Amino acid sequence: MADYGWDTEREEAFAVLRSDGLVPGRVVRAERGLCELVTESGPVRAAVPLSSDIEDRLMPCTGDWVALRPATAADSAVVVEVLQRRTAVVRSTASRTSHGQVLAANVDTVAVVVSLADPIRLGRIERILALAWESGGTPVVVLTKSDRCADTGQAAAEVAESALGAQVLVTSAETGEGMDALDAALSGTVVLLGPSGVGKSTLGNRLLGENRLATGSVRASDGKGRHTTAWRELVPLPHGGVLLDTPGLRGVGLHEVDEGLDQTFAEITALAQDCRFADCAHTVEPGCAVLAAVESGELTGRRLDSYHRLLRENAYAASRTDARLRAEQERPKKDIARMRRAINRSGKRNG
Ligand SMILES: Nc1nc2c(ncn2[C@@H]2O[C@H](COP(=O)(O)OP(=O)(O)OP(=O)(O)O)[C@@H](O)[C@H]2O)c(=O)[nH]1
Ligand SMILES: [Zn+2]
Repeated sequence: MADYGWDTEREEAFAVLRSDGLVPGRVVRAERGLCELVTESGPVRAAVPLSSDIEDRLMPCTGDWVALRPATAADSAVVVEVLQRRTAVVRSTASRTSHGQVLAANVDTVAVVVSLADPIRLGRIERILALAWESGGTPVVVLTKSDRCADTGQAAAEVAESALGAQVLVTSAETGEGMDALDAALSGTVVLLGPSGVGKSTLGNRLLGENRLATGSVRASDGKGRHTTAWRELVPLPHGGVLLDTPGLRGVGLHEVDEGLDQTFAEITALAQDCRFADCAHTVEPGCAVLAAVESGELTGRRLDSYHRLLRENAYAASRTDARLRAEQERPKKDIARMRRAINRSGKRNG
């Protein structure tokens, strides 16, 4: 359990539940109504009672610690409670509801995986970094496939400017470059985020020292398409810690990442302190320190544009959440109004 991150703080918080006969477990895989867990007494499959009034984000997900009622002769094991998450990687879902979807819970290191074999898209890196910072874990940018890039130094420098405060590592699973540095940079529960095909599973296998995760090159031979990682899974690493393999993030939507954006664009946040207006939007305002920094070349226009774009995206996601909350709050009022109208109408008809 210590390998999986169970510590004295968690044990102390669990004391009451333990005295109720519950045991802790960590979710390795979660499906609807069912979880695979690791516990003190080995792997366990447990039922998760489904309830329509529980928000998705409160359902157990990979990486969660839960309180478990152990199996008896008559009943199978049941997840009773999801323990409070220390960190969580949350994205907005494309579904009708605007609840966030928890991709990974209790992560310590969030590796943002970027392929050097493709043209670098800084805006995309900044978007995933906002999500990574917001999670509460420590972001690390891992550049993969350095064997496929002519000037890795230049590429790494370009990325570093978009990844303030995060370590940027250059790696290749092909040549082994950067693998020791990677081992050192990743600690605790590690999650690899990045679009499909950037080399997450290949990296994971290098870290695990075995070919446990299905990679594109393996799957290419069986012709099952390029979206190779089918589910989220938690695997212990040989040097301590655990790895959480996630399906490729094709459309990663931002979900309430205000703080994550502040950290991703830390230099803009700092400059904004000197804007004349406290609510300066850094677009046309007089006395704007951010615009002045662009003017003087201290800040790139690209960086500010990216910041504005991600802010808008985040605000749009928030407005969807607000709209849903308003709709839920107003429903009783609307029902009452409808009832009154119905009563009035029937009153008129009868009168
Ligand atoms: N040249 C080179 N190819 C690599 C490297 N790492 C991974 N690849 C190849 O890139 C392809 C995709 O790698 P995967 O590890 O499957 O990528 P993934 O990010 O896990 O993809 P999903 O599971 O779809 O999310 C495979 O064909 C790998 O063999 C590398 O360092 N150098
Ligand atoms: Zn400003």
